[in-house]
Amino acid sequence: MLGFLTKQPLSLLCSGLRIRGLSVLCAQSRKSENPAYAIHRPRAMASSSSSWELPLVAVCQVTSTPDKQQNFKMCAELVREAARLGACLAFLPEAFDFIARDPAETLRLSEPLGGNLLEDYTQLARECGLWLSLGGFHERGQDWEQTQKIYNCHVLLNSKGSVVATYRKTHLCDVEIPGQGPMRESNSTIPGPSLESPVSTPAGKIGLAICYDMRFPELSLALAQAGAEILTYPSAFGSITGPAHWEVLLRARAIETQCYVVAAAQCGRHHEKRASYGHSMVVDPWGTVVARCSEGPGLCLARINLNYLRQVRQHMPVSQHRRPDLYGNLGNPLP
Ligand SMILES: O=C(O)CNC(=O)[C@H](CS)NC(=O)CCC(=O)C(=O)O
Repeated sequence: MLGFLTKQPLSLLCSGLRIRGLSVLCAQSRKSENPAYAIHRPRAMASSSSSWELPLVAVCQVTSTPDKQQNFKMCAELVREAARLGACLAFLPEAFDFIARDPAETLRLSEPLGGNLLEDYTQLARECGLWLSLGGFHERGQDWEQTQKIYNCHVLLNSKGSVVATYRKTHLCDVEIPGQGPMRESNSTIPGPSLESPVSTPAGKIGLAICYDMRFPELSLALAQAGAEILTYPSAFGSITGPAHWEVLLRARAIETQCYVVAAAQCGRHHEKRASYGHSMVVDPWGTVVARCSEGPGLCLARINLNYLRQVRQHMPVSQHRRPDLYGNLGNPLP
């Protein structure tokens, strides 16, 4: 499962190229040091001597399977590597806990927020001293006894391991794309009741979302209007919609909100019936992809520069040019 990524030519792993000397990022395969996964590191900044002071974030890409223990092991390995490389915050994808073969197995493997899974990640955050965006775990909510259904819950932990925010996926993916196998998320999952206000972290103010949510710009506008500087879309994107829509959607959300967009993705084959597209990425507020993973497990890193974000917003103040008188206030302000 893990070997093939490092066979990619280096050029494929490079995202390179930035303007104003900010956030120059390039992948580097560490074939000899660690054959298990790929690390795409930021290259030394060309013309910004102080860029090392900017917060560094890590985006982890994994292939979850129905084996929860194995999944934790892989995620923990990447998070520890992220900490070693100096990241203050690591992002894990949707379904980092597991990807099951059918709804019955999904429900059986699910846990409450106070369960062992979160306990393990609490310990991990503490041990590594970094924040964790746990992109979406299969959560037995308070209503589990009555509903026997779960939530797709994005949890943000601080470096002490405390839960700082939770967001339950509000747009469920019930789609049938020819060639991809049907997705019927609502078979097992209840849509979340509300959006969450953006949360202050060492990297900036983060607005929480999950995967399919990225197709609804109203949500990203609401989060941006509520002060988000970084939007997160932890994902398990399909192998047909991936090549067609993934990068376009993420860059569009970044450009129209003038936010950083961080999208940790599932990749590879999870079991006989399901595979994901990979290509985790970080997009800056100008729409440039400043870090990306390839097809296989690994991580990529990016620096978040909020001065750059402010510049982009100053030069092109689109948020002040909206015409709610014509089309309503898309993305109502959050409480
Ligand atoms: O199934 C689980 O265990 C966790 N949930 C998911 O993986 C969800 C629902 S199947 N996947 C997506 O939303 C993919 C969206 C997508 O691929 C697109 O928007 O094109």
